[in-house]
Amino acid sequence: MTEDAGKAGAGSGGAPRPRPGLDADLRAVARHTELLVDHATHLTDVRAPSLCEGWSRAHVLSHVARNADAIRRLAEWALDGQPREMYPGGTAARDAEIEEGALRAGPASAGDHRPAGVFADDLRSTAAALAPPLAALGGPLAVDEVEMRGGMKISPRALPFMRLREVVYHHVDLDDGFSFTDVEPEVLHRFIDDAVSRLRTGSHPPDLDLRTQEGDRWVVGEPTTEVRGSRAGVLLWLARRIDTGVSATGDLPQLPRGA
Ligand SMILES: O=C(O)/C=C/C(=O)CC(=O)C(=O)O
Repeated sequence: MTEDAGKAGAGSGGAPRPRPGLDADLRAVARHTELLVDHATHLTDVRAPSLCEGWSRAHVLSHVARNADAIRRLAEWALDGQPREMYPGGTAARDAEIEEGALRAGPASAGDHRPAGVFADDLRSTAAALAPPLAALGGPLAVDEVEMRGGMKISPRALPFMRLREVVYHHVDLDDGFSFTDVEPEVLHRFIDDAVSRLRTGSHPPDLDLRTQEGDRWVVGEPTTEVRGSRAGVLLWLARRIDTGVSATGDLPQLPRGA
């Protein structure tokens, strides 16, 4: 995530938007967590591939639950001043935890669908443990910055937005009917802002004039290529490199991996 995730929107067309308050972020996190838990409860095939390369839906659900633990640790650090690793043991330990969690789906030969409930329970309980420290970020903080995996320092008050992004993006990654068209327009705008600022600060920003049917505009580099789509279509392209919802005046610019 970029430092400015959660700050005022910076679309180049029009005045900056006011930053939604922490309460609005918390409500959005709660709402989207509920949608994801409900979806996980009714998933018929947790072993099916997801939109995340190499990951099944079980990996995605396992990751979202572990991410709740990780963000909880950072929120607790912000509140009590005791540094904590986002993922104790680093990225290798994080990846192993996700794999281990995904194994709860069992082998395809098991042939039943009951494991989906295990993932829903995990999501529900980890989200419940995250909610109080996340809500407390509106009060006094012991530190101004916490450190993400990878070393980037962020304001603790950006944590609710980060969590929202994880929950919503990975809900789409289940590839089972939920899409960015199901997300509130204001939230989509903030996600695009966030994705665009990652592009701008990345090592190879493309030249891009991004316009949405809703009337937003963002420019990255030189506005040589116009790319159009709905907010949902544009975000799908920016966040997941799926271009079915956008059209361009020339060749669609190549986006760097992982920006
Ligand atoms: O936005 C970032 O820089 C990092 C985000 C994360 O680390 C989220 C995860 O991928 C995770 O919690 O595992």
